[in-house]
Amino acid sequence: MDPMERSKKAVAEHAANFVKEGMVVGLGSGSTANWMIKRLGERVQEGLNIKGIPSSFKSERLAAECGIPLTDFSSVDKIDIAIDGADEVDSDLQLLKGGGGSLVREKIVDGEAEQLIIIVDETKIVTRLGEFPLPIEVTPFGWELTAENISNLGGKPKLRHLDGEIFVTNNDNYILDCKFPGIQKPAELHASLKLLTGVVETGLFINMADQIIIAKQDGIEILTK
Ligand SMILES: O=C(CO)[C@H](O)[C@H](O)COP(=O)(O)O
Repeated sequence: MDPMERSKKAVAEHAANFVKEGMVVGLGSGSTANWMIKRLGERVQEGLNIKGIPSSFKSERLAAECGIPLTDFSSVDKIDIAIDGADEVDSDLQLLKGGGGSLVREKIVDGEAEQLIIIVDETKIVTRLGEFPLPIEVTPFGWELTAENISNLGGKPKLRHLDGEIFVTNNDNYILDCKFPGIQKPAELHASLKLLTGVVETGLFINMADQIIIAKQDGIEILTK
């Protein structure tokens, strides 16, 4: 296993220890969250009783393969803990997410959790968000107009493609990956973007994370709100 994967696995397994008997667990998405789902699957096989709410079709499939019992918002009204990855984290614990295209479901699940733990490797820690193009989920209808409106706010939107086709989210929407020249005020940018009619959600997760678990070369560092 390469060192990066080993780091992701280490933080994911550390975070999985925060899950306790009887909890409803928000299952994040992405390669780091996948390690956490696998570890929880092992703990379930060892007798841990939990229920998971996945934040993407991929996480749902993996969790089912790992034997984690799943539930949804028609059966539960609170999530005890959510564990998720991120594309960037700043020193105020603000997050940029959506590299995998699951930002809407992630925001719903992560936002409902009493405790949100983010697991990343140290390359994701930044002084200012925005080096990674900000994913924004938009309605397919009129996406060109929405892109123009995002440009007027200073972004450079690019319609996401995968394997030569337009990328379609789990909610049948499109993603615009938007390069902003350094996001100075994430909360304000998020609020401005949300006022655009075609914007479904942005990848800025403001004041949501309670704890960041960072994989470093020499061990694990934890940032707490
Ligand atoms: O926001 C996400 C998906 O929408 C992921 O959490 C984010 O892209 C991090 O993924 P990885 O752990 O593979 O780097």
